[in-house]
Amino acid sequence: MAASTSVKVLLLDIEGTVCPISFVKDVLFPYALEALPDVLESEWDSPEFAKYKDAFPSEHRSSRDAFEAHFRGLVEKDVKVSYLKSLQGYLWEEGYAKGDLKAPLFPDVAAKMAEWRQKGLSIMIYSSGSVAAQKLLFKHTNAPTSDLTAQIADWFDTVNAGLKTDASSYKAIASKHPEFAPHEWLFLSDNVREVDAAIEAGMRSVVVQRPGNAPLSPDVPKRLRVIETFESLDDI
Ligand SMILES: CSCCC(=O)C(=O)COP(=O)(O)O
Ligand SMILES: [Mg+2]
Repeated sequence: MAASTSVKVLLLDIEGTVCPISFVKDVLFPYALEALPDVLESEWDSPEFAKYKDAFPSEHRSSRDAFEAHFRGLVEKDVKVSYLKSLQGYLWEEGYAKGDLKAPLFPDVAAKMAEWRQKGLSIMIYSSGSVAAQKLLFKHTNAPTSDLTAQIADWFDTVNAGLKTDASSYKAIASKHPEFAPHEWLFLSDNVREVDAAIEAGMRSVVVQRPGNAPLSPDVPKRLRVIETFESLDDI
C-alpha cells in the first residue's frame, strides 16, 4: 500500500490480527466446549436457547449427544459456520461476565485505536466470530480501559456481511456505509485470502503477521504489504 492520508475507515479482523490465535483456539474454543454440556442439560428445551439450537441442521438436533458431537466436530475443524459462531458467542457470555475470559490484545492495538479515533478515523470490525461475540471481546480486554466498544462504529460477521474470503462481502460492507468510498477503507487481517478479497472489492488491505500466526508463503510480501504491528501504519 502506498503512503496515503486518505484512509477513513480501519476495518479490523480479530483472531491473529488484534489478539493471538492462541486466545481463540486454546482459550475461547475450549471454554465453549466445556460450557456446552451443562447448557444443553439445563436449557435444551428453553425458549432462550431455541434460537441457537434451531439454527443447527435438523439432523444434528435429534438428541443432546448428537448436537454436542456435531458442535465438537465443527470446532475441531475450525469451521466458520454462522450457527456455530452464534452459539459460541452465547457460551462465552458467562465467562466474560465472571472475569474468566479477558481478551489479550496485542500491545499496540488499544493505543493505535485511540490514535485513529483522535484523528477522526472510523474503526469497524469484521470477524468470523458473531457480532455478539465481537462485542463481548472488545468489552472485556486487557487494555487500560477494558471496554473499547465505544470506539467501534460498526460490526460485521458472516451473517450480516458474508464469508470473509468472498469479495462480495467487502462490497456489502462498503455499501452499508456509502459515506466512505471503497478505497477509503483499510482492512487489516492475518489471512491472505481475506486480504485478496478485500482488494478485489476495491478496498486497501494489509496482511498482519503476528507472533503465533502461521508463516506466510514467501510470495506474499512480494505482492502485498505485510506489517507486524499497527505501529507500522504511521502513514495513514
Ligand atoms: C469474536 S472472537 C471469536 C473469533 C472466532 O470465533 C473466529 O473464528 C475468529 O475468526 P477471525 O475472522 O476473527 O479471524
Ligand atoms: Mg483472523
